Amino acid sequence: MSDTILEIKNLEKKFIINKNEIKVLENINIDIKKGEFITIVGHSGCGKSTLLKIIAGLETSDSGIIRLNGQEIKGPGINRGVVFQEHRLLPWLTIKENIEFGLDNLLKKERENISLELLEMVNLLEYKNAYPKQLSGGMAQRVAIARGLASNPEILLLDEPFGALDALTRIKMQKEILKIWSKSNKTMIMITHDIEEAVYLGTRIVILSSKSAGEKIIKVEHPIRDRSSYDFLYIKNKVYRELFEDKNNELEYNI
Ligand SMILES: Nc1ncnc2c1ncn2[C@@H]1O[C@H](COP(=O)(O)OP(=O)(O)OP(=O)(O)O)[C@@H](O)[C@H]1O
Repeated sequence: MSDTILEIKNLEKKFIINKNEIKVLENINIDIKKGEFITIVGHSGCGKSTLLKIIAGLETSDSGIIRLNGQEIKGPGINRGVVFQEHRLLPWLTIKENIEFGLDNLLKKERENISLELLEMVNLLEYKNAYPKQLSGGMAQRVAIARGLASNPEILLLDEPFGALDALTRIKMQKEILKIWSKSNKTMIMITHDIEEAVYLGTRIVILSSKSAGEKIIKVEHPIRDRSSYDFLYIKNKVYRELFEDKNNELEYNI
């Protein structure tokens, strides 16, 4: 389909640990459309980070293919931005310089336009000359997101970006990332261990299985931002059920 930005076809990946072969990803097939917010959940060790690394080009697959805008991904590229759980900002650079780092192919003025626009987007313009150690965890993650967007990538890949934040900051950051998503118009793929976060943010939720059963995808028909609504709890329970394979246990919605 023409609005597909990322195609993942029959992806397989195994690792050898202590001479034992571990199949981490098997039969993974996902088509992602431009502008989607995909959230990925799955049990620890099921291969979420490995999948994200393969999309980023930081890891290779054993078989299968991933195409971005029809072009096979064969390594890292500026058309994909990556944000990790730790902000990974360079401590000796200001936050503005951190965002501009890696844009040295551009003129100084162009770099500056990009960094200032992104700082405004993440609501940190007044901190442009601060150093990473002067920021809170949530602020540093907002800078990391701005840096991930600096090369104007097609897709932003986020590996559990709010995992190290306290619960209240995490809720604020979920609102922030939605604002950034709608302002930047980017396709986002985010790993999370938090099912509620996956439902709150995702336009589709990918559930990776640790039993080599490929993936399951739950579509969130309309964004649901009310965490206590019936629809929200219904989808949350659906994800729980997929994760714990408790298909015979009919859930009740006594809310
Ligand atoms: N470079 C590597 N060499 C060998 N094994 C690896 C490597 N990277 C990952 N693995 C193994 O692949 C499996 C999946 O790891 P991965 O980090 O993708 O899981 P995950 O779903 O992101 O886990 P978590 O939710 O705990 O972060 C694990 O068993 C891990 O030990």
